[in-house]
This record gives sequence, C-alpha cells and structure tokens, in this order.
Amino acid sequence: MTDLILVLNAGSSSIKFALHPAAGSGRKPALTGEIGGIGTAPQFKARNAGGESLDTEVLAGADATADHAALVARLLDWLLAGEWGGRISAAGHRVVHGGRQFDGPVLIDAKVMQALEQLVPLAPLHQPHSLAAIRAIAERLPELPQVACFDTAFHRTQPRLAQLFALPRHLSDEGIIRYGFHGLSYHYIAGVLPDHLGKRADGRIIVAHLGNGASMCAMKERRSIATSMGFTALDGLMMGRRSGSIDPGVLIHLQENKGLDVAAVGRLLYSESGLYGVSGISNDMRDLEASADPHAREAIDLFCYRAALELSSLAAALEGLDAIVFTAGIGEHSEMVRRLVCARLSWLGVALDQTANEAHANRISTTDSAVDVLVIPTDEEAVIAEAARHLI
Ligand SMILES: Nc1ncnc2c1ncn2[C@@H]1O[C@H](COP(=O)(O)OP(=O)(O)O)[C@@H](O)[C@H]1O
Ligand SMILES: CC(=O)OP(=O)(O)O
Ligand SMILES: [Mg+2]
Repeated sequence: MTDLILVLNAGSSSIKFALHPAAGSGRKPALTGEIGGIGTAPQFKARNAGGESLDTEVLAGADATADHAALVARLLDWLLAGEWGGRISAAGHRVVHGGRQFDGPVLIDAKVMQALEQLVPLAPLHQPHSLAAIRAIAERLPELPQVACFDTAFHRTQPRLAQLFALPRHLSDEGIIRYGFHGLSYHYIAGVLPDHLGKRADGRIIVAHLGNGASMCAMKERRSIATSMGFTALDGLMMGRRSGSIDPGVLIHLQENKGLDVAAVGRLLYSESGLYGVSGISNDMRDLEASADPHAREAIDLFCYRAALELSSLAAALEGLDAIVFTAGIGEHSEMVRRLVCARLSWLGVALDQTANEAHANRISTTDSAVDVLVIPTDEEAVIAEAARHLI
C-alpha cells in the first residue's frame, strides 16, 4: 500500500484538499478537491487521479451555513471513510502567517502550535481555520506527523526597504513590518515559470494572485522582491470582502466620529468591504459578472483599476516588466478582469490577444507585446506536499 500525504489549504472562501503520494515527487495526486464558496453558496467537489469528478454536491441544510471548522470535520469524515489506494501517513497544511520566526516549513509540535496561536490576530480570516484543521486531525490521528507551510515564507528574502513601514524604528524592530502572503502560490508559479518562459523566467515578473483574497508579487530571478500585502492580508488590492489599502485616516475618523469600536472596524475591513461592500451584492466575481446592477459593474471596475495601479507600482520596484502571470480563482477564470486590467497597462507595453484571453489560453498576449501575459493555474497543494515529503 502506498503512503499518502493529506494536504489541507484553508483559504478565506474555500478549503482545498489533496492526497499526494508520499514518495516520488512529481507524481499525480490520488485525489484533489475543494469546498468552495464558503459564506455564499458552498459546493463540494472531488476529483480522482485522472481528474474525473468523484463527487459534486451543493451543500444544503446545516452544511450551507457551516463554518470552516465544521466543514473540515465533515471533510475528514469523508476522507477517512474512503478507499484511496493508500494509507494517510502525514498531513501538510497551508498556514497563512509564520511571522518572523518561520521562514520555511516545520514539523508541528506543541511549541509550534503555541507560536502559531499567537499570530491568529494577524490573520483572523485564515490562521484559526488552519489551526482548527491541525487540531481536528491530531484528535483523530494523534500519531500522524503534521507539517505547516507558510504563506509568508516566500517573501522573507525581500530587500529591507520592501519590508519596512515608515513607522518609528522600534515598531519595525518588534516585527511590525510587511510580511506578504500567498507565498505558496508564488512558490509554485516560480517553479513552473521556466516551462513557460525559458530564460525570461528569471527576468522581471509580476504574478497576480487574484482569488477571494488577492495580492501581487514582483519577482526577479524567481524570488520575491516586493508584494502588495503587508503586515496582514488586508493590504494592497481590493478583494472579495476586504478593502485592501485604505487611507489610515478613515479608520481614525470611524472610531472618533462614527462610534465604531476596534472589533467593528475589523469586521468592516475584513468582511464588509471589497467587492461585497461596493456592489452590495456578493463577494463572488461570478455573481458580479452575471449581474446587470450598475453597482456590480462599479465594483468590478474598481477591482481592476486598483489592480492596474498596484501592478504599476510593483513594476517600479522591478524597474521594468517582462511578464505578467494571472493565477487563482479570478485570475485563472475571469476573461473580463484580465481584459480590464490589461487595458490599463498598454503604456507598459502590454498588448492582449483577445481571442486567446477568451479561450483562457496559456499565453494571452499578442506576439508583438513587449510584456508576456500568461495564465497559469496555481497549485498550493503541490508545494505543501513537496515540503511534507522533504520533512518527513
Ligand atoms: N469562472 C469564474 N469567473 C470569474 N470568477 C471566478 C470564476 N471561478 C472562480 N472565480 C472567483 O474566484 C474566487 C475564489 O478564488 P480562490 O482562489 O479559490 O479563493 P480563495 O482561495 O481565496 O478562497 C471566487 O470568489 C470567484 O470570485
Ligand atoms: C492570504 C489570503 O488572502 O488567502 P486567501 O486568498 O486564500 O483568502
Ligand atoms: Mg486561496
């Protein structure tokens, strides 16, 4: 019987999962799937090694409103009851915040868990879900080795200036710096870039990870040199329910003059803003694209405008631009968002091939575009599985 690594990736609107062979990197996962649309219309999907659908279910009743922890418990029931042609011998998790302490994957023990708990306030939409999943597995399979892989780790190589806020020095010294997130996704893209760009892969690349959470990463020699998210996953781009960068004076005003306390400001920035707040309809790009409501269109336009601005700022950090990569839920699937973002980037030499874009082709720029524009599906689960293989 082969040994399998159970991979869990708790995102803000999804739980992605996979069973990867524990030996032989590069081999296909025995199972992949996700519970998507958490908070709107949750749907469970699972596919076998051949990519064929095993199960697709719209979650109804109590499951429709269940939180991440309840959905992880349900997923574990399903996974442990199934026959996957192997035995689960380890688990690997995406953990969003590793702080300053963790710059690479670690085997989880009580001390690591304690350190990760302390980072919960810095990633309230993510860290609790990952830790709940780790605990749920430890309860059912106490002997199973578990590995944590961090979204922040990929960015730890950034130059000091890219990490600093213009705050008093003692605050930077105690760790109030820009960490950056979506690092497992950027790590995956950095790994496959040579397959798409050859030698140009080591040039000046901006990867746009546009999902429910959204960020961008500027890479040189396939290492992170700047990113749009900061101390928390609130900074930078407009997102599903998060505001992204905002004048900090607004937060002072809301507390001083509008009676909002800290918890209310937190809810506003993490859950009530972004596509959801501007449209008043949904955080899901699919719903907004399908809607005729002008507020939906304004939310999409603002999302794309802000993405183009952030991308341009990262191009300045790179001092030029050779390629853009779109990835994650929106980046991989929304022809409209890619079109609207790229339309604002012609001054950088970006020319989109509209037919290729509509076909979701791998290369969506014209042959004479000065900047290559690619669509590459990300695979955070593969990065986690590889890290777990190395550690165990
Ligand atoms: N076909 C599609 N067209 C437009 N947007 C899509 C499509 N499929 C998925 N999305 C968007 O992708 C988002 C989820 O992206 P994903 O990367 O899975 O999110 P996360 O990991 O942050 O939970 C959804 O909220 C939805 O807006
Ligand atoms: C860090 C973050 O925002 O993650 P996600 O996109 O999965 O919500
Ligand atoms: Mg995600």
